[in-house]
Amino acid sequence: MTIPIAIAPRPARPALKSLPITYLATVFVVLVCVSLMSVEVWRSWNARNIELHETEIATSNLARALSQHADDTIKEADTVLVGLVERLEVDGTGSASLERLHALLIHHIAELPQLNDLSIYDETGLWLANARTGPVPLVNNSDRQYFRYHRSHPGRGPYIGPPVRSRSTGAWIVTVSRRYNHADGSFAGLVLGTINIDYFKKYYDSFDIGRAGSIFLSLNDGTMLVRRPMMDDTIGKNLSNYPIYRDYASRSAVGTAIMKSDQDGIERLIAYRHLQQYPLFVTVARSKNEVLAEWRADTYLHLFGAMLLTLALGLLGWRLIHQIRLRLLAENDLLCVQESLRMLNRHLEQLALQDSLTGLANRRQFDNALRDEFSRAMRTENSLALVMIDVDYFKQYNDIYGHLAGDECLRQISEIVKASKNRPGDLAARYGGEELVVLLPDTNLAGAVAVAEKIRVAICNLHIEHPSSTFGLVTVSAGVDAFVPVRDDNIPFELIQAADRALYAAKSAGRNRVCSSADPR
Ligand SMILES: Nc1nc2c(ncn2[C@@H]2O[C@H](COP(=O)(O)OP(=O)(O)OP(=O)(O)O)[C@@H](O)[C@H]2O)c(=O)[nH]1
Repeated sequence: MTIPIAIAPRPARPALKSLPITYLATVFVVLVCVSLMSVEVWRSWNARNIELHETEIATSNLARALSQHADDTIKEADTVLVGLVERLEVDGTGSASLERLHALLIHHIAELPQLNDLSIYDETGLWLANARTGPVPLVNNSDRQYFRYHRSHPGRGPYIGPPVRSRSTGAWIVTVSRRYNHADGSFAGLVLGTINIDYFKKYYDSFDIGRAGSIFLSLNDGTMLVRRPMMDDTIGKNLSNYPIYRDYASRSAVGTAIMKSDQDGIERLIAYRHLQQYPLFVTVARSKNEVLAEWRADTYLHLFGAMLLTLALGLLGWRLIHQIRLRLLAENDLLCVQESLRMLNRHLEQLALQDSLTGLANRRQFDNALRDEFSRAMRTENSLALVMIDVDYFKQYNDIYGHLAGDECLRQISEIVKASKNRPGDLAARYGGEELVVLLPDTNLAGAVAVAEKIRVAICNLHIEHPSSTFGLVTVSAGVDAFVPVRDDNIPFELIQAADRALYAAKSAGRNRVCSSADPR
């Protein structure tokens, strides 16, 4: 008969709830990627600030150089005017004096390239002498602002007027003028030097300030004199409402600002500086966009590189984590297989020691247990008991009901025998065929007889019909023996033999009873 082996179901793979190593690895990779990008962003932002700061310094320096240039340019013209005033006040405006002065005017014009013209006017605004022309045209300039200024202001200092178009050349000019007096201090006229705006323009054009950059030279009241890029309609325009004038240049001598133009919407870095000697100021503006163009290109390149690196790191990290995860899953699978094998082994072990029909211990397990308990009883000098049970008239039962019914009957009897075990050390086993045994450690003969009797009665109470039995029911006979084994005198087989003899006695005495080795024969 083949014994079916039930293989224990493979335990479900434990869910990988927390895998700290993959979690840590993921956090690490994310941290590395975020750090890399953060460092790159920080570096770029820092480079941008440095670029802006350096441009601010360069723009300030340029404003300083241009204000110095304007100062020097006007100073040279003004120095000529101071000399002329002195000559006019000493020599007067007679024809001989004017003739000499005319020659001097021509000389100065030749010397100073910024000068467009030099002129002398009398107290009515009439042109007395002029460096450009020979005979003086009968032109009256009393309508010019510089004339009205000097006539009404007794001050001897220079006056720089708003830009005007030259009546002699038609070019845009800036006027520098000084008044000269009669001996009594009354207004005698003025000397006028005109400076070509084009002179400044050419100078300003020599600087690289980008396409959207600009340079202004303005009077302190906000009137624009020179502008780069040059736009005719802006010359003479009043800037007093422009934020750079209103909020900055009108309030401090020097400074910088970043602001967006209302005109073209371009954001600019602006540096301004007032001239030291004359009431003018210079403004230099650089487009922030142009200033940062190189930085931007560099930043895009770096960010692109950093992103590629981050992507590569991320992919590598992901692959690594994937590998770790696979390895952990494999380890986990291995553990599951190990556990399955362990369970299977335990099951096989159980099968090897268990009787498949009755579920009781099999003969092999009984032999092992008898050997062990026998030794223990010998050591501890305790009594070891054995109950041997045999079903009465079982052959007839099989003959009547068939072998399968016989099996079922044996199973029911086995359940009763199994239930008779009171202590953990007790062992119920199928000895062979329809013979069952109960091994009872630490039990004397009386105790074992009681156990056997209990089994017998319980089996009677099953009321399994057996027409061929003299009792009409399935019954059992039991033989019991118990003794304290003594070394060298006893062997386990003696216990079996004695119990078997008692069983034989029970059978002989009519069956359905318990006999012990102590019973008289
Ligand atoms: N159904 C079934 N029958 C078994 C099994 N093992 C043994 N037997 C039968 O049990 C019967 C034992 O018969 P016998 O040894 O003559 O004993 P008996 O008929 O019980 O008679 P007594 O023991 O003298 O009362 C035999 O017919 C065996 O075939 C089993 O596992 N299943």
